[in-house]
Amino acid sequence: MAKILVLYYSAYGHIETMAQAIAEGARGAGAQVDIKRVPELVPEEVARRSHYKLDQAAPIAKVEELADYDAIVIGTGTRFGRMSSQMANFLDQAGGLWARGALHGKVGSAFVSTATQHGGQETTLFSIITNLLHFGMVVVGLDYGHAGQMRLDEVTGGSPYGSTTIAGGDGSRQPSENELEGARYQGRVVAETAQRLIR
Ligand SMILES: Cc1cc2nc3c(=O)[nH]c(=O)nc-3n(C[C@H](O)[C@H](O)[C@H](O)COP(=O)(O)O)c2cc1C
Repeated sequence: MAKILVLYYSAYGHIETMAQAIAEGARGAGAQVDIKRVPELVPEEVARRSHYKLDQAAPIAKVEELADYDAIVIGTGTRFGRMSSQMANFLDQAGGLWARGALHGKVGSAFVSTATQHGGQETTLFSIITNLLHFGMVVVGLDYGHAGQMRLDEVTGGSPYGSTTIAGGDGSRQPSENELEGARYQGRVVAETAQRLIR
């Protein structure tokens, strides 16, 4: 059974919801899944003032744990078109794992959220995917088996590079059913791919 980590950073809860959908899809394919988040770096006072969602159930991940998984799916809200500093800070501590090749051949995958439709979904996905490739991971995107990414009848996230959601300028939009379906699909494909690659 493939062991999968869904690792995320979410200030306002959109990526937290997407992480749960990724996990649901992976579990449906028979994988054992942990959902964990990276530490917050913003001072608590600032986070409170900025209305961050502070009641997130997922435990905080430790960098060394990354080596324990067959697949790691990484999600974050965008910051100026690239991954959040919280996620980058966590990954920057994985130099030891990188040096040992501890993540070589494992499956890596990415999902993101932006405020606006064209606010950097693909560039943010690629900022994560770049990192995954440096770790020597095999990248799984969101193939067109999730046909919902081609919909034009409604505003929707989703791209071949990974599942996405659009939070809206004020954060009031929540992940749509189509976006959650994409996340579940991605979780399933990650699990199936990891299962095939287990050595
Ligand atoms: C410092 C900062 C920079 C941001 N930059 C962008 C951006 O470049 N494009 C965009 O669409 N949204 C941007 N956002 C909005 C966030 O991406 C949005 O709040 C996030 O995707 C919501 O996901 P979450 O609820 O999981 O935190 C930015 C937010 C902050 C705080």
